[in-house]
Amino acid sequence: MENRKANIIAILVVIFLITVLLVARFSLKLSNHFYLICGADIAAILAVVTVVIVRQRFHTRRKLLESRILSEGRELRIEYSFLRKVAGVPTKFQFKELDKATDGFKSLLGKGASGSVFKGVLNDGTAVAVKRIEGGGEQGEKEFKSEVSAIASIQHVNLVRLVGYCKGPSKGPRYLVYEFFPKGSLDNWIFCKKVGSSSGPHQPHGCLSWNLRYRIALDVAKALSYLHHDCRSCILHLDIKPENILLDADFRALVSDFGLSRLKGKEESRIVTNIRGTRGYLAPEWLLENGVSEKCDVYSFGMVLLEIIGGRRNIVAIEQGHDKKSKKRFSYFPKIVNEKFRDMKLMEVVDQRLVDNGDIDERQLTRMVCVALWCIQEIPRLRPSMNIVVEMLEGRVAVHDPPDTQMLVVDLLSINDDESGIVEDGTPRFGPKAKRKNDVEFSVSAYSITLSGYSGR
Ligand SMILES: Nc1ncnc2c1ncn2[C@@H]1O[C@H](COP(=O)(O)OP(=O)(O)OP(=O)(O)O)[C@@H](O)[C@H]1O
Repeated sequence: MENRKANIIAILVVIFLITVLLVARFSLKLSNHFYLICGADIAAILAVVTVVIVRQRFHTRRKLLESRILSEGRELRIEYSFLRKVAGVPTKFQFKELDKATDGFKSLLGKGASGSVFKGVLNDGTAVAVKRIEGGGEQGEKEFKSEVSAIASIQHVNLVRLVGYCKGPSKGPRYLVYEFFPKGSLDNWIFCKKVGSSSGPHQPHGCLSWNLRYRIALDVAKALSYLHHDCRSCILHLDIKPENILLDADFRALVSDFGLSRLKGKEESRIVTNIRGTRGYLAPEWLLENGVSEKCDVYSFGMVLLEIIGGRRNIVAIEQGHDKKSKKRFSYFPKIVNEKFRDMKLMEVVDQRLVDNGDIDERQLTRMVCVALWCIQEIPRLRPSMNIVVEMLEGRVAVHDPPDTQMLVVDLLSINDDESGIVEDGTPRFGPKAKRKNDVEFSVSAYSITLSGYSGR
């Protein structure tokens, strides 16, 4: 545009100079004055033409250079985004991209303490799960940063990959984009689905076979072993529970949700943290605020193993009829399993649905129970490390009988009254003779922890 304007001015100047020349020719005839004006005029015309030609050439070269830089930039951008993909680096999304992918956040997959998860499809057809972290405050920001920094740079077949993230407007919700897993989370496949649970309306569910349960346990153990032992720093997940174990189309397990994760230097024995994981899976030393270490993940893993075996939550309230005044009773599954293990009646703690199908490998069952009881030892140093747990589950090392733990520290606050262990027909969901004989009774006023005799080391 600017160039065109300059050309028009140059043409007007040349026309003006030619007009001056003609006027001089007629008014001054062929006098000396005319030749003087003629010389100056022709020189001016030549100067204008030269300037125009030089400008034109300069302009053409600049355009050429610009287009070359532009195409090189585009190539670089393509190469950069390819490298990001290859390296598994998460993409930064615009809010409008996620809004479009989730069709305005319509299809709810599930809800957690920190936000909701929605199903979506990206422009390139990739199915994703978009987690909207509601808390715009410090906690939300912390969770967002933990998650992005913990899993952005690590890759393992049993860890969920973070596809991308979006910060949205300041103080508003933040978004994390994961691969979508069609089978949802493990809780839907081991516990009977409750009406009004936090799972989304379209969550698939069912009852997993023994073989799949065992393989899932091993997958999770491998993921934790990788986090604890094979990364540059030890990564503590700190929120291992069935809701954070996702299942792919072939029922391979992937550990997700790194919102509470922390890094621990290899030389540190434990770290102090003010965050809290999910009740029911917290190691005693964490409940007693003695700091956290990888042994907290080992404990939570042990609790999950027991839930996988029993197909029930570890702590459930037992229905007491209609008498509101009567003392509440609770069934503490780890204690039941411990007793049944000593009495060699392990089949009685297995999910009744599996017993009915009769597809349980009893050697695997004994091994899994032993591993679980080792993992939930109250003294952290007695718990095995996750790489040993993998070897135990794979049957590569012998599993000795676990010590008889007293289970002094019990987090009764984890009980959700809606989740009684009793299903529609009134029978508990675990083995036939377990029933109430083994239920542990706690006074609710002393609700949470029996401390005497626990040193926490
Ligand atoms: N990538 C995914 N693919 C399929 N379903 C998912 C995916 N991520 C989460 N979900 C579903 O959404 C539910 C809620 O996930 P979220 O991580 O928010 O919950 P949570 O782990 O129960 O809560 P919290 O954040 O309190 O630990 C999960 O239990 C799971 O059923």
